[in-house]
Amino acid sequence: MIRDAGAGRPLAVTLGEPSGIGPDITLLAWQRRHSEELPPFYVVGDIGHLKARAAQLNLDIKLASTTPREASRAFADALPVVPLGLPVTARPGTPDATSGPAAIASIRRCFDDVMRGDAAAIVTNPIAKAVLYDAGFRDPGHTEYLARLVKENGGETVQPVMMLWSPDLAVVPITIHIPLGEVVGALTPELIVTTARIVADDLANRFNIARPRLALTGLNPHAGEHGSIGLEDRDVIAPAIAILRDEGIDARGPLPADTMFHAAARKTYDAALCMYHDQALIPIKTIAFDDAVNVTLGLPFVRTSPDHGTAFDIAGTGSARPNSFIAALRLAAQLTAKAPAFA
Ligand SMILES: NC(=O)C1=CN([C@@H]2O[C@H](COP(=O)(O)OP(=O)(O)OC[C@H]3O[C@@H](n4cnc5c(N)ncnc54)[C@H](O)[C@@H]3O)[C@@H](O)[C@H]2O)C=CC1
Ligand SMILES: NCC(=O)COP(=O)(O)O
Repeated sequence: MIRDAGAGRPLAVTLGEPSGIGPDITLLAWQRRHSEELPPFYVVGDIGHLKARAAQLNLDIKLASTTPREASRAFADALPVVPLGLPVTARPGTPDATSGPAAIASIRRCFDDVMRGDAAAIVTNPIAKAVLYDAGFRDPGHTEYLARLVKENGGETVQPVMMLWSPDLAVVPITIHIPLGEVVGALTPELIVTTARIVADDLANRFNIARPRLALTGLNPHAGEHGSIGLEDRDVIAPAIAILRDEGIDARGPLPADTMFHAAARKTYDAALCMYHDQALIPIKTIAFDDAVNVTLGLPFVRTSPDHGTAFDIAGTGSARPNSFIAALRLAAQLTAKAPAFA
């Protein structure tokens, strides 16, 4: 059975970096659409490039050039491809001059489709940030780029929040793609409070958790050991938690990060809010690399993504596993339909 993503609308899938594994996992997911009961989706890309990748992977897959509105109907028989209007010549593992412009244009087209109501949600394939910067991309990643597009198109100013979600663990890096040396300066009570409010709100309203339990890590070893191993835990994180608790949000911490992720500890909260990228992503990628999903909170639409990157080393070889991408499709459909994802 093919499940609907929301009011008959398909999910819009971005091309991602065309020389990465995005094309591989998109083709493989479509091939498993019936056995995995996937919602209808289309990819915005270059049909010739995708056909070449299918041939390289020995996948006997039909692709159909279509529009977002026709995509759900086409999905059962062919992978719907909405033409990007840009040629893509990048070969597996080797980005070229067509890579960045195509990856950016594909995100932009999916954004327009979801804002127009032609797509139910956006699922992004991995991009290689450095390749995009060479093509003029200005943001640290999809998370911030999509929030900027919302603002530039007349939407409310939003602070996007990155959450990596799996059935066993959800983590939020409060600072995201900044050098470690800048983390202390970037961490403020305001940033922590604003991020936690968005997480609490989206967990309640999109994930249907009545009273989300948030656990906040400390920054320093042992959460600062009462100020003897650094002051940020006491002077920045604890005051932010006090504000959240005064607002009625179930927040606790700062907790020592090294003991927050073992199996028993994970059962005591719905999301772990971490102070920097690797503090959040190392535990979830260790526990759930194959089925974790990156979901952006705080946007006026749903955006999910697999948790992994472009995996240039295996693009076009047939070893890419589509599991995290399939989980991203499923979660996008569930969140769009407001169905409980924490089943
Ligand atoms: N959402 C996004 O757009 C993301 C993009 N990236 C980008 O990806 C690029 C490469 O990053 P890396 O740190 O090398 O991480 P990576 O996730 O691309 O690869 C790490 C290792 O895991 C393997 N791997 C990744 N996904 C796999 C899959 N589906 N099946 C089987 N094996 C898989 C790779 O072959 C590699 O050995 C960077 O340019 C980074 O910016 C990284 C994370 C997320
Ligand atoms: N490490 C996560 C990552 O790079 C994803 O970033 P984004 O493109 O989802 O903002």
